[in-house]
Amino acid sequence: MSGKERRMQRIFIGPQRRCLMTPLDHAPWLGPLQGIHQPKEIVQKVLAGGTNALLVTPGFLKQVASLVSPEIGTVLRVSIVAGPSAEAIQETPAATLETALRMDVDAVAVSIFFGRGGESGIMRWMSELIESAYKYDMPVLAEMMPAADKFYQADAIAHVARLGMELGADIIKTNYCGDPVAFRQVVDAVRLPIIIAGGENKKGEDKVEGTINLIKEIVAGGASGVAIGRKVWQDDDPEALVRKMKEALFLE
Ligand SMILES: O=C[C@H](O)COP(=O)(O)O
Repeated sequence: MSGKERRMQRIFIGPQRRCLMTPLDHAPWLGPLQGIHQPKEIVQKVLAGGTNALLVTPGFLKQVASLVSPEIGTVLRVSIVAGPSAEAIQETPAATLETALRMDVDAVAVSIFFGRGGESGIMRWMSELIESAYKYDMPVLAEMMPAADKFYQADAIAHVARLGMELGADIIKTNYCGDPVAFRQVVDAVRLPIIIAGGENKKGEDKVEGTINLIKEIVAGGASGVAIGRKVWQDDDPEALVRKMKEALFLE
């Protein structure tokens, strides 16, 4: 089994090869909000709930490494959006592949936000990273986000996700279009494991029911997992919510 296969097996688990990922990488963008302000606390809670993979920055991982056992899939965000900077329309490289190897992570992640400008620069960084990662069997997760006015349109999601595949990524993280049948066009066009991004934690919605329904739908639509951050870490009981999400993701 290759190094890449071993790493992918930590991210996608069980006979269904699915992934319950908790992204805890929001602070560079949003600040140290309640829920992620204490890295160790939230990591303990989501791991206790049964999350099998974390998406974290290098500095965050340093803080929590002692809590993360070797079977947990660790995805390192190697570029970040700096919220306080008006120039930060795309991510800026923040860590090298050497750092990822030294930290013994299972994949590296880069995002591209289409429609904001600066796409060619970040695409160049992603391509260079894919080239280097290939030498070490390190999977690359490409977070491919459609332009804001097409954020949940199946054809726009299929286009950006396919672009990630064409660049050579191993895993795609993108949006769900809200309809499992329409989402099949994304899955059919990409043929890589697709992880669905969460989104804002809106006040007033029934988060537990909404999140569980989302998980059932994305499984029906052919996606391989979810990366739900704010809805989890802004919840009163992240551990319980993660436990319910895991049951739904691995139901069939
Ligand atoms: O990497 C960033 C996260 O995907 C954002 O997660 P969220 O939208 O569920 O908070």
